Amino acid sequence: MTALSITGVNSEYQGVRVLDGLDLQMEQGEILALLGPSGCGKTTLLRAIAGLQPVSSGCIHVQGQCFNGEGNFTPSEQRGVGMIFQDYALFPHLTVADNILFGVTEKDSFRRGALLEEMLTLVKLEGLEKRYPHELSGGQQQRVSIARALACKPKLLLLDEPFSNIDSQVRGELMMEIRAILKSRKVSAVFVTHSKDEAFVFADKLALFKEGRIVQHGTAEELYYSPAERYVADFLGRGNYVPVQVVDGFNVDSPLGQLVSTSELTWPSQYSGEVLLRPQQLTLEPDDAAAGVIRDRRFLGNFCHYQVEIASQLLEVRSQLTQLLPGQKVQIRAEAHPLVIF
Ligand SMILES: Nc1ncnc2c1ncn2[C@@H]1O[C@H](COP(=O)(O)OP(=O)(O)OP(=O)(O)O)[C@@H](O)[C@H]1O
Repeated sequence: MTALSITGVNSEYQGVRVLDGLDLQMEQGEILALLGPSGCGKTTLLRAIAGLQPVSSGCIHVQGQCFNGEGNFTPSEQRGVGMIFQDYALFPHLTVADNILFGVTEKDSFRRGALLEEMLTLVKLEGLEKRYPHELSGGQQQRVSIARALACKPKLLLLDEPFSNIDSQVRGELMMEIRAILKSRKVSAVFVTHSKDEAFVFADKLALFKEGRIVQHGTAEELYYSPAERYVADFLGRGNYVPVQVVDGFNVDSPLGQLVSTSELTWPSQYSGEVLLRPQQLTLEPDDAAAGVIRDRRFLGNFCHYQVEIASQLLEVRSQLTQLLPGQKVQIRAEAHPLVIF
């Protein structure tokens, strides 16, 4: 089932368009990251899905129900959508138990108690139900807000930078844990972040934004290895751009020698462009007769990050050969893979 469908959504602030013709589909149980730099419209889309931001045209459907568009507008409180914010937004004067049960409509006290127990166990806060928010760590407060949202059995969970106030030491672990909770309950979630590392860890799919538009939508691997444009390639990680000329459907000439693509190139023969080579897609081999020279070396545990000069260009290379030293000559090779050429 489609959990969320967005078609042709536009939105403006004081006449300035901040969401520009967005199209996006998300399957039930999926976790989708809205990723992009500050000010590109991620939070505005999240707010539009929640019914907190007007949409000037286009449609938003959640589980097949039209919330916005086609003459419909469902008020925020009737959407059955849960929201989690970076500042947790807990009620300071309510205990953990009262915060968790805040939006629960069930009146039967036995069932309310059972639900509270279930939620406390789920987010590992057993025994803390009588505490107030100020008596909890940031991570514990975020667990309460997750429990509060899930207690209402939302059709869709919206999370706005939920981990940005969490200590970096526990952030990774909390992300994995909350992801496991959402997966175990098959909760569909849309998650806003400007961090590709958070998107990689937490989400199944990524929608990368640029100035109010979605530039590419897909799995982390798709965006990382088959970026639609340089903006996507650069946002998702470090890369080298090496000049190439296309020889035929699978081969290009470059300063590193001939490179082989394992998928057919879309560019015609003689096309001159630049191939994207991630630091870990390059390998080094010591060779006194080679044209590459190590210029810098950073030891990072079980691998080294080198800067290697070749044909007046500095390339970043991540290698498990950790004993190479600045000044040493090396062969640089790229294994055959689906080449990305811009
Ligand atoms: N209340 C507002 N009034 C006017 N313009 C606004 C308002 N809120 C946001 N904007 C503008 O809309 C654009 C999109 O903002 P939005 O908050 O959606 O971006 P974002 O990608 O979530 O950024 P961040 O990661 O910094 O939160 C920005 O140019 C922003 O300045």
